[in-house]
Amino acid sequence: MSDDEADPELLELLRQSLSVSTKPKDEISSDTGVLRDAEYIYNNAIDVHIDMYGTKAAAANIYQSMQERRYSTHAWTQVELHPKPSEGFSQLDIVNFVFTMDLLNFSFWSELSGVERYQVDYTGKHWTGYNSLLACLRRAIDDGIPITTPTYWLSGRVSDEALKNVFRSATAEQIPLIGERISILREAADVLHKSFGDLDEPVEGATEEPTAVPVDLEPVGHVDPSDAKPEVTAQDHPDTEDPENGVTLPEAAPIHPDHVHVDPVAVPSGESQSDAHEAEIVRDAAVGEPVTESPRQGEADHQASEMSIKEQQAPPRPDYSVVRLIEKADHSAGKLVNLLVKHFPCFRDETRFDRKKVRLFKRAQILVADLWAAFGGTGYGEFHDIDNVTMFADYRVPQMLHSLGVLSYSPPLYYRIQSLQPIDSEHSWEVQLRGCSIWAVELIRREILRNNADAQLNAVLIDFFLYDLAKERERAQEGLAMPHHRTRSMWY
Ligand SMILES: Nc1nc2c(c(CN[C@H]3C=C[C@H](O)[C@@H]3O)cn2[C@@H]2O[C@H](COP(=O)(O)O)[C@@H](O)[C@H]2O)c(=O)[nH]1
Repeated sequence: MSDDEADPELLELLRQSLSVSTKPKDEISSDTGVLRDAEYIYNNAIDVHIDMYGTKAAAANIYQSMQERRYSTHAWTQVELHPKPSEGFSQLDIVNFVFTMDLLNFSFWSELSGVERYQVDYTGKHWTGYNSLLACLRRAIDDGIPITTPTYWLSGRVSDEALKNVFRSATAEQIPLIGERISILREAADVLHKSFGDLDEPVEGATEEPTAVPVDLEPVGHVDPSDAKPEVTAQDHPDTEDPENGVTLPEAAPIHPDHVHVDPVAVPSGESQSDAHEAEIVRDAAVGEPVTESPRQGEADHQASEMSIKEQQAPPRPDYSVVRLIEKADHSAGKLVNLLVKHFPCFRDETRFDRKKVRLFKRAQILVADLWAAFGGTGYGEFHDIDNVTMFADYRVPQMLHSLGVLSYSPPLYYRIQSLQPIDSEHSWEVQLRGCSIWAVELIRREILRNNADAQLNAVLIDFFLYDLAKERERAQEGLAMPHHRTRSMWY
């Protein structure tokens, strides 16, 4: 939208105030406005630039690589810790898991080295980044804590200590923004309870039991599982550690002093949590990075876990509120995003740029995309307008777009990022980085479709692909050469 064009949202408000609107008052629009705002940011950005040659080259490379890998929504189920029907997760479980995960899907970066940073001990491996969140949720579910059941987070039902215990770390660093994460869970539970209850009443079609016949997870453009992105295993890279993917290394793996990542060490199965905790301290000492744990902290952890065990004793009944919310969207991705933003302040990822309100909606959009991918575009993942969802403006994909030569930065911004200095939340640089990333992925999408009219892709798949690529490169240690921008934000 150019400066001269009227904002359609303002126009509609004006129409409503003059009682000349043709829309029912409570109708939810399927237009999120994110793409329009991203174009506006791009048009007015002075510190972030989209290089046209870089965009064309990236589009060709991305499309070729996606074709070679037969990249599709199937990639979602290839992520080790994403829940799958084959593991006994019902459709309701998966819906609630995705909702919980995307409430909390923000800010996993650390100022600390790989050894010291926040890590989650689960399945005998140490997990970091986005995977650390998945590991927390899966570990809690394994322990019988209904962490993905919204009624469980209601104030008065579970203590902050018990919730903190779900996110407990294997190192001295805790998960970033733990206070915000707990507040977000509480707020979401209240909204669901008030706006989408009666919570306990089953909804037609939502199965509580594990799906007997797994939902068809084959996506648009079916992919044979054997063709899915190659899994990196310890055997593949015996000399590299991979906390991101929790690859377990042989116990005696040598530690290079320059290594910035921690070596994940296997915890034998059957070992109790406290045994494992002790083993962890011994391990940390063994690699010369002892984790100092004050007795007080240990006591608090112990009390918290006792409390969480007590609080688990009366498991909440199945909770269909998220299913109800999804059903209100009538299989429209745009409507679901707008519903999330309307009802839940924690999804209202909007800010101001050049005195104009701009919407970025990262977590609301990734929630819809995760549902689409988890259910292979069917059932709760069926959205007829999924192609209107934009890239999710986080801190990883912009990093990737820069390294591909799509985004370039003004000297002050480039210096700030390279020198690992944080950027304040809501700073114009942050908004430009996020808005231009959305617009850049849109230009890549258009370029691919211009050259390949029958290409089956959208901004979601391009985003997932770029995110996965960023992780692959990081694993290959190239990540050290391409820092991401650092803003401590609950939005992304
Ligand atoms: N744009 C975009 N951002 C994404 C994801 C995902 C994971 N999505 C899964 C679903 C399908 C894909 O195949 C992925 O497996 C996480 N993030 C964001 O990254 C950051 C964490 O990064 P790190 O610290 O390195 O783990 C944090 O802001 C987090 O919110 C994505 O897909 N797109």
